Amino acid sequence: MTTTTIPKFKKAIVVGAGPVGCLTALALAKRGWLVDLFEGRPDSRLATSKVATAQRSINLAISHRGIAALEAIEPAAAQKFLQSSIPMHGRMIYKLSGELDSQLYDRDGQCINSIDRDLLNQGLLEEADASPNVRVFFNHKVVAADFENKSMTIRDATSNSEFTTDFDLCIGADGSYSVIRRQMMRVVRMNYQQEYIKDEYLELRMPAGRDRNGEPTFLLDPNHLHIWPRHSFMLIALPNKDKTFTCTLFAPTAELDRLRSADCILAWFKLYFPDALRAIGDKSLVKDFMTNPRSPLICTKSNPYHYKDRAIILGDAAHSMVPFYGQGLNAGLEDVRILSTLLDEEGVSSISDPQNTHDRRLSTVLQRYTDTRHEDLIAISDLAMNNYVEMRHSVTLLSYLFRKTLDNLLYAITAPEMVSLASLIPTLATVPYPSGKPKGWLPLYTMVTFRPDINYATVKKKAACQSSILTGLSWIGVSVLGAAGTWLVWSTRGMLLDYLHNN
Ligand SMILES: Cc1cc2nc3c(=O)[nH]c(=O)nc-3n(C[C@H](O)[C@H](O)[C@H](O)COP(=O)(O)OP(=O)(O)OC[C@H]3O[C@@H](n4cnc5c(N)ncnc54)[C@H](O)[C@@H]3O)c2cc1C
Ligand SMILES: NC(=O)C1=CN([C@@H]2O[C@H](COP(=O)(O)OP(=O)(O)OC[C@H]3O[C@@H](n4cnc5c(N)ncnc54)[C@H](OP(=O)(O)O)[C@@H]3O)[C@@H](O)[C@H]2O)C=CC1
Ligand SMILES: Nc1ccccc1C(=O)C[C@H](N)C(=O)O
Repeated sequence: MTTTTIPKFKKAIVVGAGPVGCLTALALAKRGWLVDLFEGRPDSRLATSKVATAQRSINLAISHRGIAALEAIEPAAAQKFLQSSIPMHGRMIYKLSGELDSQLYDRDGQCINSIDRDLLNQGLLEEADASPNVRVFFNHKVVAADFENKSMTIRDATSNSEFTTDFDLCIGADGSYSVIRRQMMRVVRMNYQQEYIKDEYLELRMPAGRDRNGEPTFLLDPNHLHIWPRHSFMLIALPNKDKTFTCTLFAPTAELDRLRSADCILAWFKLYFPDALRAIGDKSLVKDFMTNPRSPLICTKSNPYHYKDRAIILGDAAHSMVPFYGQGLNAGLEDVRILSTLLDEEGVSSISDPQNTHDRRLSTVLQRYTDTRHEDLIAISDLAMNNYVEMRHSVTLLSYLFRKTLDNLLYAITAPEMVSLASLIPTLATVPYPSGKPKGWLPLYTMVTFRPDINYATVKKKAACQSSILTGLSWIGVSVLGAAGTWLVWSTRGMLLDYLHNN
């Protein structure tokens, strides 16, 4: 008599149905895992739960790293999201004088894309929900995890009860205040660092205007990310598909604390953002300012990200960064792409095997992930912090514009050919870290935003080296200009003296 053994599929629990959790659930389900996805909040697709999420961080800039990750895991979804996004080709800078300055992101016209956060999250949720291997549970908050026994305690808010469930692999994608990270810290010697910056953010809605036919129209150019840099604070605006803009004010708590009354708020906006105020409207501004939440900005760093062969944190749970590079989610989605390709490289199976090779391989994958990903995540976190200074202050300086011109000139002279996202996608779907050193001169923004084949750590190192060269060249430029000026004055001094003498 022959006995057939029914294969036992491995079970993963993904905590948090944000974009990173949903993409992780999809990636594992495609590899044959049985996935339970637990989300503490209600289903955001239901009209009744809209109110809770509608006020914060309404849209996001998604760029090549995020798109490459979506393409690697769910290509159809990536295309769908891109069609629902608005391309932003550059920054539009609003000077206090009222002058506008358009600064393109890329010489080859590559752009970042403004996308509705809900649309992205719900689209990914939809895909995960449709997979026969994924079960999604809303109103289910994970409260504790026992990693030694591979079990988890969950509170079901609907029935107001708690239960315990087992897992083979736990993925914490539960955002900045991750419970899974906190639970892991009890068993892992995790180095953890958390910093609140002194600035907060507040969102304001800029309505659509009306064209001659009474149809809704954008009040600002829809294909720019708009910035009102005011040195110690700034206002930005990203376009939405309904022709409105979501404006975000980033400012130190002390500055915002002073703005208590409607008159104060209006006077402050008239002083610093008169053109934005005209577009938002006095009434709407005061209402949003007084009722929308003011939220803190947090930066967290963790190391390692995993525990043995059974737990890992991804996305904001592992690395919350300030939003100033528009890379937080891009990096989170990239985490999923890298983990998925490592699973494939090590040949991790979703079926239990008696020799336990699965556990050993999974443990290798998680260790490789921590070892290779940490330096990258620290690099982008630091770059994000620096980009705040660039956005709120440097973009208005002549020295910045001079360096930027030089940067672009060197890029044009060394002329590395544009590497398109389409050409990278097949490699990025299978290789965690495409090898090879980036050739030629590449501006920092191009590398961070448009080159997912260059890891963030390499980007940071190459940019630091290029920055020193730019500083050197700038000094040479200033010295040459100074010398030329002196020579000119010296050689024309006779004429000058005659002129002064006769007039
Ligand atoms: C103002 C602002 C602007 C930003 N703009 C950009 C941008 O332009 N581009 C970009 O790339 N990034 C941007 N980011 C960053 C981006 O929002 C985050 O990086 C991204 O949302 C992280 O996704 P996530 O899935 O890891 O976490 P989250 O989106 O936080 O999802 C975590 C989920 O886990 C759930 N959860 C939490 N705890 C539990 C629990 N115990 N049990 C069950 N469920 C739980 C939460 O309810 C939530 O749904 C911005 C951030 C801010 C604040
Ligand atoms: N890097 C940064 O500076 C910031 C990043 N973000 C990220 O943006 C994304 C979406 O933003 P949004 O939906 O507004 O996120 P929220 O901050 O509103 O909530 C995300 C999750 O964190 C929990 N949470 C929020 N504040 C705390 C706290 N003080 N202590 C414990 N748990 C808390 C929430 O729990 P509950 O549902 O019970 O309220 C929820 O589960 C998230 O990834 C967040 O991580 C958000 C703000 C700043
Ligand atoms: N999405 C954001 C949210 C908040 C602050 C900045 C962004 C950006 O995307 C900035 C853009 N990368 C820039 O450098 O101009």
